[in-house]
Amino acid sequence: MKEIVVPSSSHTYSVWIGEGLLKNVSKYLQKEYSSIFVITDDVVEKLYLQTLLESLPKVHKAVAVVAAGEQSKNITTYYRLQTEAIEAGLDRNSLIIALGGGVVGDIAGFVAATYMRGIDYIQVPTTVLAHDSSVGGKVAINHEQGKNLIGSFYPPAAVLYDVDTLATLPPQEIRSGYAEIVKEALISDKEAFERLLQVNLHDLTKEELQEHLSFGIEVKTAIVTADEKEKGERKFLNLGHTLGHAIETELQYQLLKHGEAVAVGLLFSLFVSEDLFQADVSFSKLYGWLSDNGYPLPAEMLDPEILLKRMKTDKKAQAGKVQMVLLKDIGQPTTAVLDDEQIVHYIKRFRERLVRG
Ligand SMILES: NC(=O)c1ccc[n+]([C@@H]2O[C@H](COP(=O)([O-])OP(=O)(O)OC[C@H]3O[C@@H](n4cnc5c(N)ncnc54)[C@H](O)[C@@H]3O)[C@@H](O)[C@H]2O)c1
Ligand SMILES: O=C(O)C(=O)C[C@@H](O)[C@H](O)[C@H](O)COP(=O)(O)O
Ligand SMILES: [Zn+2]
Repeated sequence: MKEIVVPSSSHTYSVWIGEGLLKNVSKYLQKEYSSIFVITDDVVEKLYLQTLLESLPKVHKAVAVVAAGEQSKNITTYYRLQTEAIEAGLDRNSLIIALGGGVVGDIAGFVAATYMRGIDYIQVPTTVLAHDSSVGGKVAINHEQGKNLIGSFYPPAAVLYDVDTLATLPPQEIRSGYAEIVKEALISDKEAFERLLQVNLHDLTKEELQEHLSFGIEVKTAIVTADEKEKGERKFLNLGHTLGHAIETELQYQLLKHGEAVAVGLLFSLFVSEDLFQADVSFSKLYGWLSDNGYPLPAEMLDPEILLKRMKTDKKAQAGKVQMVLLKDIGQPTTAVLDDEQIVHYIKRFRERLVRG
């Protein structure tokens, strides 16, 4: 079992990563709670809810299940969860457990942040991608106009990451999660990035997976420890997300998973970085790896004007202009505010590049 300690302005919490955690959740609870409210989705419910419930202390428990997928991260589901929490009799000494991927983690975290002005919650991530979403305290729901526009910074009491649960993930979810690990390598460590590009996602060992998850969590921990509320360097964790979120919102969360949209955004960031900084930041290498590993890179959905409008709802936007995270080199992220004309120009050229193959 590995422990990674994450300091935050309100408290310090541990991320535990290893096998068999789900069967032993009680051991990791730091205090006695009056009741426990588990929030999960209808796919994870069938796979892991029973095991989790059996591992919890004998206090009053209630369960709320949301439909699997990004569409659940909305105000209607959020309000329903608050109603169920009230009806279940949760008080200020109750605990919420988020059992699932980033969607469950983000919405359950936001419910916890706002129920009676904030109660404890624990992240029990079950996707590769959730190595990122379960750490750092960003909790949110989407607005029709954009991703995560309603939310807070509200760190969990603990993160219990049972890697056994990842065995049931379909390939698309592995791919989606790895885009965030590639992101973490791109912003921090050239050698780690080069090593990651040697990996074939169809042929991944359990040891490699655990090593990559720990690497990603360590990179994220270092950044959120230095800048919890995204005043500066935490923006670097948004590499690939300015375009990625715009694509997801435009597609109404159909067709591409979060990490798949981020992968297109990462490639775009490298494309822009190579042109703006006249540097080699491995656009071609990443393009090759994404293609080899089955990431969808659909040029036809890249409408420059529509995406520009969406990119302006990004939380990093400044005075109506798009702010992107770019790379001066691998491991050397920076930010840049771009004019509308530049964004349109780069999306057009990027689209042409993808069409050429
Ligand atoms: N808060 C943050 O810092 C942060 C970071 C990254 C991403 N996110 C958010 O995370 C979300 C994406 O998370 P995600 O990719 O985990 O999506 P998700 O929660 O929708 O999970 C993906 C799919 O996998 C299924 N699933 C989950 N665990 C499974 C398992 N063990 N076996 C089989 N199927 C399983 C789910 O039911 C779902 O259908 C997005 O909303 C994104 O904005 C937040
Ligand atoms: O933790 C962060 O900071 C991130 O940016 C991690 C991202 O992978 C994640 O998708 C996050 O939810 C994006 O946040 P947002 O502020 O751009 O909505
Ligand atoms: Zn992300």
